[in-house]
Amino acid sequence: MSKIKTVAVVGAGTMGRYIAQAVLEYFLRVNLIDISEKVLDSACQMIRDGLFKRVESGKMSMSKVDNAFDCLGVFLNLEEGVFDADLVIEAVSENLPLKKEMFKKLDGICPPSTILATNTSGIPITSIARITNYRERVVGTHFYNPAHLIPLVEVVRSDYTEKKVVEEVMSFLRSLGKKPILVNKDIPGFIGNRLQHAITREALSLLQNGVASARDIDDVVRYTLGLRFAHTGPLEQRDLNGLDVHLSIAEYLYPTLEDSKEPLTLLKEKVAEGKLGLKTGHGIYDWSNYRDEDIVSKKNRQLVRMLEMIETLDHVDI
Ligand SMILES: NC(=O)c1ccc[n+]([C@@H]2O[C@H](COP(=O)([O-])OP(=O)(O)OC[C@H]3O[C@@H](n4cnc5c(N)ncnc54)[C@H](O)[C@@H]3O)[C@@H](O)[C@H]2O)c1
Repeated sequence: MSKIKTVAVVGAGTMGRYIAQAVLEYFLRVNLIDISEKVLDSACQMIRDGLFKRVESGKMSMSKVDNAFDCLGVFLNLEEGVFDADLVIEAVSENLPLKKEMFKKLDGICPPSTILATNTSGIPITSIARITNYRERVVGTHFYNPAHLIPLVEVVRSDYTEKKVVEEVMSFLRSLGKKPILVNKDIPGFIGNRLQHAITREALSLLQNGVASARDIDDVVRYTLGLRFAHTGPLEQRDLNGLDVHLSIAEYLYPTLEDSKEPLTLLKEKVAEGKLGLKTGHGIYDWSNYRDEDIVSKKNRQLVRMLEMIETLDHVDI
């Protein structure tokens, strides 16, 4: 059983609020902290709505929603929010100076026994831990969005993280029904974002070079690779196909793959034009006729159904 009973989540934005919900669903105390009262109000509303959605999908009984919600405390003051936490998960914006400042403060406020985790998408944990005095208790916990639904969490060990801290965090995540995996080398982007960016760089390159439409490129992933990867992953899939086949394709294909060392022109242009995707109504696609919350709810409902299906798949135990 995990010794972690109280969790402080710093930053109540997109990630922090759903990390908080994932913990609340197991009736553990969560102190949610943000500098904005407005963000905290909206996070509370979304967490409450999110807990009711878990009832709709049969993951929680109606009578337990209030019990879970009662475990939530919200704080504008960092010190008050973290002082009694066994684990602090930092989920402030992806900005290294801000994260360093936050860890300097946390290191000063929290007793050395408190584990300090960062939800950075890919900043090496060592560069954040270096600012602290008790470096051995700093670890990466990279949740995926939406954090209450996606089971996998990358646990990243810095050059300083103590083994028992890693074990404690892995055991805590398992107790929340998560599937933690250990990233042994503290490299930028860890595993998921390296894979995601490699695929997306190639997809953007195909689009920029007029090879196919955005919808068709996305459909190739949704109806071929996506289906396969959900039940094998790319490495097991290659074993099924035969490594000799993979090698002979890799020999002529690799020299032609996108290998730009900087973000592609198409991406830079979209951002410069303010076309940031769903949140601004335009990105690769035109979202102007849709409301963000409707799209996010729809995608989350689909995700719940897919996860239920994936849980029933019979994996080969190799
Ligand atoms: N959004 C994603 O899909 C995603 C996925 C995985 C990891 N991440 C990572 O999670 C972290 C948070 O990302 P996000 O998308 O939730 O960002 P966000 O901008 O939605 O939320 C960040 C929150 O931090 C708060 N904040 C800023 N400074 C603060 C301070 N000093 N004290 C307390 N709160 C403060 C902001 O008010 C804001 O509410 C980032 O490191 C990001 O890279 C994001």
